[in-house]
Amino acid sequence: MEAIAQTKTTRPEADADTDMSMEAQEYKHVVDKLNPLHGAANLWDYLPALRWFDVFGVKKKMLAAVNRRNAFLHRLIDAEWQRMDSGVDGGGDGEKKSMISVLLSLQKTASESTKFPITFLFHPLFAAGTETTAITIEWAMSLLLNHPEILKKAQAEIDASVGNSRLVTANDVPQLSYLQCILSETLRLYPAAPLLLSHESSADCAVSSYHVPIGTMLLVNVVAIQRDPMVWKEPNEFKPERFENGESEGLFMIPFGMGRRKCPGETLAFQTIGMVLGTPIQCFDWSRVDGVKIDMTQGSGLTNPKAVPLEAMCKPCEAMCDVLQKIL
Ligand code: HEM
Repeated sequence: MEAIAQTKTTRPEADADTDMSMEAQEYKHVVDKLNPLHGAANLWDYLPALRWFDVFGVKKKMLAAVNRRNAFLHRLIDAEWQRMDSGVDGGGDGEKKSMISVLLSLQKTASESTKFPITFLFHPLFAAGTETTAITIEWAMSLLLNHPEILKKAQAEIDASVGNSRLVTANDVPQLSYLQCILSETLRLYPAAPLLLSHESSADCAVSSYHVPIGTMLLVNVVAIQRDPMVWKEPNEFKPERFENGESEGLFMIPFGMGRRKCPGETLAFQTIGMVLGTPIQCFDWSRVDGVKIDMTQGSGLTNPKAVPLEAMCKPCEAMCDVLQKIL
């Protein structure tokens, strides 16, 4: 959220229980309401007439969540306008602007004919960029806790490359090749969009030997593709090494989709996840609660959530205590 909008600086108080900013809590509430509705099978798909009667009140619930989301986004946009008007919108020496701040500056300087309504861009950025990233981090950490030897290897790589006198930064991530293999393997096993987004055929076409008429909803089963035993050796096993030295190059993986509508946030996602995952690996020794294996059951929803949220134990690594003390 910070990369998209400077949420923390708009209202700094956090809830002591959750350690989440007010904005993060508000957006999480919206996502928790909307995602199950987006991902659920709906009776309308089979009996379109039911659409008119809003059976089970699905439309009503969606509308309420969307209105709350839009109000939230407008508040962030207003806050960003105010920051810009008062001259504190970032972008000074070494200071980074948030995405929304860049978009608003563009909107300010664009000619009338090229002006766009900012919320139309802002909403997809938030929707596509936050939950997918958070869920991938949760799956990656769960996999690592169930494979302590891989976690140790990742920690050793960070120790060797970054050291113990500072935290991992986004600039370190491209050098952490084993960490990148862990991310690729996580996205192979647990892609955050297991059916991509639904697409609709804009013309009659043929896929393999199947005729697909215009207006057909198309879903791509990414999980089946990425666990295809004809392509991947031991497809259900977590083996980051399969991505080392370009060994899996050419094998088909599409966690970010492909073609014209491919995710534009892939590079940002790798950098953010690498940094957010790398920091706790660097700073803490992790273990499972009572040694019990992490439950890897997949829940339902558009973005492949875990059925049982991750819980784990950690204690600060001795070598990182000085750094941690400075930031606490
Ligand atoms: C692990 C992280 C992420 C995953 C797995 C992911 C995956 C995807 C997928 C599968 C799509 C749909 C592709 C299709 O239609 O076939 C998509 C679309 C999109 N993603 Fe991501 N994404 C991630 C992170 C991000 C981030 C960090 C951003 C930017 C802040 C972002 C922005 C977008 C946008 C704007 C679209 C819509 C593109 C369009 O419709 O043309 N994503 N993403």
